[in-house]
Amino acid sequence: MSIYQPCLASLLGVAKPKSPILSKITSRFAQYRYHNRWLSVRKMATFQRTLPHLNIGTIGHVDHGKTTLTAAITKTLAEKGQAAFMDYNQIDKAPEEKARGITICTAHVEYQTNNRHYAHVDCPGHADYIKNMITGAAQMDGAIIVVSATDGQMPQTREHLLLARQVGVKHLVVYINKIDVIDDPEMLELVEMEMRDLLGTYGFDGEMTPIIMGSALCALEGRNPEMGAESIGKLMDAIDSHIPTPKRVLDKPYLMPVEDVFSISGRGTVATGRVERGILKKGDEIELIGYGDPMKTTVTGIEAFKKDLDQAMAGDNCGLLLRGVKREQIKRGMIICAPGTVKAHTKFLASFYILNKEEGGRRTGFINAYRPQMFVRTSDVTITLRHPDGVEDGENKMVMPGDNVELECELVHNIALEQGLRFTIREGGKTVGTGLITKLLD
Ligand SMILES: Nc1nc2c(ncn2[C@@H]2O[C@H](COP(=O)(O)OP(=O)(O)OP(=O)(O)O)[C@@H](O)[C@H]2O)c(=O)[nH]1
Ligand SMILES: [Mg+2]
Repeated sequence: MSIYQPCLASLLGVAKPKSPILSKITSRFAQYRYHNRWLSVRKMATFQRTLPHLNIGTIGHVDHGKTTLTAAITKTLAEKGQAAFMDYNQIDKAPEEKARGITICTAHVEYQTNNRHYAHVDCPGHADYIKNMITGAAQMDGAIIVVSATDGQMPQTREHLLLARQVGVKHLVVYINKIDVIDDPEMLELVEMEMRDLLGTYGFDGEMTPIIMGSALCALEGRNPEMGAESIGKLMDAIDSHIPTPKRVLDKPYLMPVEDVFSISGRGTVATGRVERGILKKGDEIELIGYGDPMKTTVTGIEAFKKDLDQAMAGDNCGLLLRGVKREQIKRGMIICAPGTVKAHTKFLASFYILNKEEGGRRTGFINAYRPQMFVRTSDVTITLRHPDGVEDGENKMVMPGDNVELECELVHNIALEQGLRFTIREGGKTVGTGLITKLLD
């Protein structure tokens, strides 16, 4: 259960203000709480549809400086009035996160440049939190991969690159961090060369990808501007110019994977997520798909970027207020879509790449009928993997790290799936492999 719920309930439910003004303030505040659950209550750069919107984020190995960089970006842009400064603790150590008992969640931050408006997710680097990294990265149109100049590339640098590619991130910008503690310029050259190589290995453009060197900590602490604030300026310019605004699919029926669910007493249930495709208008009928039979309802309110909106479109991070649906009836991993456009499935064929141990994968192979967890869009479900009929001695054949293999897959719950959809399989804190659905069977 979300910890925001009691807070919102007490604000809206228990108080039930009678004065219309008080009621308006209270409901604004509730929205504020709900949208800014990771943000400070400070002046924000307001979202304007006139600027194109992009979802980006920081990825990379544990402790390489992703959160410091996120804070440094908000600080540098805040000086131009383009963000609200969020210090390190506000991003990483929010009291909500502590109270939830989850040490690290992905954090959402918002800022803008002269060219674009950005929503930024700061992904955790620790191997145990790849699960969060996956759902965070699934929302990214581009990413900043942070590499510490002191360590160079590490296992999660590789794993994050692979996963970013897998979840459809095509464009990256590299930030080589912590150059304040490096005396030897050759060391920096080496890290840069190795990163260009690695980008190529994982299907990114190793030659053209901008690589910015700097120190997020210097920027955050306002010292050594040439490696501090100026490097952030260069980074933002590189992001603006190198990561294209994706063409949003607006002409297909609406689809939004549910990421989180809140219940706002007196108003109803809100499902949040990022709109994958289409346009949804207030009052539209929608269908909830996955984890059982489909369920129909109506959208009575849409909120995005701290505003009430009349419509939500592809690329938006938004909350949908749903009529007559109880909180317990909605789950992360379900899909909200235009009625009749998407079906839930349990059986399909998929092509896999099995990660090797240098990529954070298994050291050993696995046998037929192996049961890891499947992560697709925002859902997480147990899957059984088998060699398809016709594979010689399939019952006894092992699948090894580094293999490319086609397998038949069966899920314990039905979820919304489509041919061409990519997903990840994980077990015991490790990413085992990545897959692509080639044929739906059932
Ligand atoms: N010297 C130096 N230290 C830095 C710099 N950037 C970050 N650090 C330090 O590196 C440590 C890790 O930084 P974080 O920003 O928490 O790293 P992270 O990548 O977010 O780590 P996880 O979220 O745990 O994966 C902290 O102690 C930072 O102060 C830098 O530019 N120079
Ligand atoms: Mg961090």
